Amino acid sequence: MSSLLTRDEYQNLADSLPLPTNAVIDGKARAAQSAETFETINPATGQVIARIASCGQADVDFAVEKARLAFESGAWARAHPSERKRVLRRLVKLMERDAHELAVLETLESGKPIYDVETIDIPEALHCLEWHAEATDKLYGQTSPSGDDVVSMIVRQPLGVVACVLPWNFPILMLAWKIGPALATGNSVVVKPAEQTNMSTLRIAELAHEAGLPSGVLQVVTGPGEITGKALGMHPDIDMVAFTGSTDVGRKFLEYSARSNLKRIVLECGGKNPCIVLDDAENLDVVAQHVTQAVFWNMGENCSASSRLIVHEKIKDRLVEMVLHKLKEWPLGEPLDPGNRLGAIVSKEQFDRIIGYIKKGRTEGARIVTGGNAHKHGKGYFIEPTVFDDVTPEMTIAREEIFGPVLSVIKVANADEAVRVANDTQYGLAASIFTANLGQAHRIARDIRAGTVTINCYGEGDISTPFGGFKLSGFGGRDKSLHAHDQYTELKTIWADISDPRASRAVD
Ligand SMILES: NC(=O)C1=CN([C@@H]2O[C@H](COP(=O)(O)OP(=O)(O)OC[C@H]3O[C@@H](n4cnc5c(N)ncnc54)[C@H](OP(=O)(O)O)[C@@H]3O)[C@@H](O)[C@H]2O)C=CC1
Ligand SMILES: CCCCCC/C=C/C(=O)O
Repeated sequence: MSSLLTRDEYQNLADSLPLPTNAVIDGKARAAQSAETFETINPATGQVIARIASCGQADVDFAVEKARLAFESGAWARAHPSERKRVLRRLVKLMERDAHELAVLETLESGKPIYDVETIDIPEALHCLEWHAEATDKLYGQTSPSGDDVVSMIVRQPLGVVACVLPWNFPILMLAWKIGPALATGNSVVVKPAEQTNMSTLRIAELAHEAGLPSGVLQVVTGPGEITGKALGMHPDIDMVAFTGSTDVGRKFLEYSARSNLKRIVLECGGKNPCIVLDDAENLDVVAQHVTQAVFWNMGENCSASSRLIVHEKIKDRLVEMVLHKLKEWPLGEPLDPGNRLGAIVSKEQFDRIIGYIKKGRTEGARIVTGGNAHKHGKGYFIEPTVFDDVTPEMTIAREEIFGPVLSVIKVANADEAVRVANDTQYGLAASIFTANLGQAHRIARDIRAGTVTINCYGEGDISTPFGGFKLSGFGGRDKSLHAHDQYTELKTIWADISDPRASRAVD
């Protein structure tokens, strides 16, 4: 991690940086063929930052054609794995070199606190790219026990052209989670960032070219989901879409696939994640720290945010008090100020959505113990961290993904009720459990229907662990770990008869 700059130094960078606004296709920055653009807005000020190329069908067709040509040339797909590793590691070095610039681009468009981008998002993204690069030349194939007269090899080959459709909440990190394994395994990739957050992705595509990635292997098409994203989903020459975003849009990609070429679809969607705290949990102060981090980090704009605190009635009031106390350590304000831990909500639309949920919580009878309002900070979109007590499992704020800084506290009488309430959701991405009884913790971990369960801590696990969800939280695969390599490759059996012709003559 590079050391942090001061607020003024970040502002100077923001004022002087060249802003990448064009799509990156075939190794070049390009305007859309239609010359159309759309606005990108700084959510901390409400001001337009720049206009970004709005790619249509013709741009997507061009990018896919170039990606296919690059794939078929073999310059990347058939390069020695150690060569792919070398280039990807060089990309990591260039991203490290330009980390402050990338952090500023990310913060300007997303409203994320620069402190988080510099200390979590970028280091995690670099580690992810490095890890997949390093894995590239260490993976072996398999043979099968098929008998003495045959040689059977089970190999993995790149799929071809992969589209990565990204969300706005962790632009750099989600890019790394997708392109790390996709490129390491030899695919050509076309990325579509979310409309709100394009610039860090565009800059990284330029750096990839500087690192020596052949033209056409990593391209970025910017534009609206219903046009650019749909064109990727429906394209007959794309082999896979890797998507992170809402379940509703995830469903659309399954439809696009069914209506086009049955391309592989991997979805990482939302969550309504439970955090269970039982009455024997040790060190409530540390638990409160985890609970606060788990829901309010990244302003709650996180698919793995623990937005439901399911807590034993005996300790509920004490724990809520402690969470309120911990919140004092989370200053909210100007995202470019590295002293702040909470920044702006990504857009006016998301701001209105969260405020709508807060209103609904009030009208359905939950009790606000802190927050509940927009936070006044210039013309930006800021919301106070909000805690609702007296939430019951059927309330809207306990059921729907809010994707904002809103915690719903639900009290329970015992562990069985906690598990019932935790599983009473259409989602199944993540869960955490706090208890001193490790046997009980493991029984609960087994019974919770979620892709990641953490015991006496909160987190998504490190890069070596898979990440993805059960139920409406995901479909078709996992991000991170070697399981991600599997989803970007096709399994092939090569089978050869090596029986000795002299032996069959002898039988004759
Ligand atoms: N699991 C997660 O990490 C995320 C979950 N969400 C959830 O989704 C809610 C809405 O957020 P939102 O930004 O609208 O997320 P979306 O699911 O709409 O967006 C995710 C990506 O899909 C693209 N997209 C949107 N519509 C289509 C379409 N019809 N065809 C193809 N691609 C499309 C988007 O492009 P474009 O930006 O141009 O619309 C974006 O790149 C959030 O409040 C949250 O609940 C959101 C983001 C991440
Ligand atoms: C440091 C790891 C952060 C992981 C965040 C995972 C979120 C994914 C998402 O919201 O899609």
